[in-house]
Amino acid sequence: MRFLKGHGTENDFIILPDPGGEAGVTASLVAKICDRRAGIGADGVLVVTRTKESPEVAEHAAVAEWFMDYRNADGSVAEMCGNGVRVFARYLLDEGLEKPGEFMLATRGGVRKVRVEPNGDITVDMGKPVVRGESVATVGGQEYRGIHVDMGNPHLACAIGDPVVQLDLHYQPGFDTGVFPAGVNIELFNPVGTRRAVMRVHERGCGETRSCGTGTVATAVAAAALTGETTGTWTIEVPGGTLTVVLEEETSYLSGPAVIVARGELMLAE
Ligand SMILES: N[C@@H](CCC[C@H](N)C(=O)O)C(=O)O
Repeated sequence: MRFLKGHGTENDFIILPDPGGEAGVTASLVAKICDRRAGIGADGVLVVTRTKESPEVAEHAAVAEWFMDYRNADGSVAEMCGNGVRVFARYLLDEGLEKPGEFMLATRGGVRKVRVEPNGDITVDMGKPVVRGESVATVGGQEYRGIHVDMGNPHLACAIGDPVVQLDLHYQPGFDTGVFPAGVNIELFNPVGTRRAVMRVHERGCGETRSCGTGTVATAVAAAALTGETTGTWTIEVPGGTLTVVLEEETSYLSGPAVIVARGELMLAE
C-alpha cells in the first residue's frame, strides 16, 4: 500500500490513499504504522477516501468529495483533527485532487471548509467551539481547573500558572471520567502577552504531541475567557511551531503551515 508522511507544526501523520474505501485499514495496522520504533512513526493516520464510498459520512458527498478518516496512534477513531485537516488538504492539493482556493472536506465531526493562503499556509473553518463547563486535570499530583470545550472532539484547556516546560506529560493526566466518558485531549497553557499563549497538550489516543489544532482553538477560547473575551485573533505557541486562531461569534479559524515530507510503500501488515 502506498503511503505519504506529512505534518502541521510537527503534529505528524501517515496518509493512506484509499479512494474506494476498500483497504479495510484496521486499528492494529494503524497502531503498527504509528509505532516510532517498529513502524514509521506518527501521531495518527489520515485515510483518504471518497466521501461517497464511506457510509459513515456519505450524506456529505454532494458538498465534500473527500473524507478525512482520522485515526489516533493507538488505532482509535476521533471526530476531528485540526492539523490533520490541514495536512490532508495539502495532500489533495499536491496530488491535484483539489484546486487551490477554497474547498470542503468531510470529517466525522462534520464538513469543514479549507482555504489556501497567499503564503501557502492552510486555514480551516473549525466551526463554533462549544463551552460545556469546567473540569479539573491532574498532572504530577497538581490539580488544574480548566474549561471543557467541544471542538467536535473533547478538550479540557487549563491555564496553569506554572511554566508549561516543567510539566511531565509522559503519563496520562488525571481527568473526570464522568465528564469525559470517551476520554479527553488536555491542553495546559499560559497567556504570554496580548492574545498570545504557550501551550502543551496530552492527546487522547496519542500521548503528548508537539501540536494539536483543535487543542489550540480550545486554548484560545479558554485564554480569551480569562479576559472576558469571546472573539479575537490568538497566536498559540506549541512545541512544534506557531498557529493562529481567529475566534468569531459564530465560528473559529485555524491557520498555519502543513507539509508533505515523504512518500513510500508500506510493508507492514495487520
Ligand atoms: N491532533 C489533532 C487532534 C486529534 C484527535 C484527538 N487525539 C482526539 O482523540 O480527539 C488536532 O490537530 O486537532
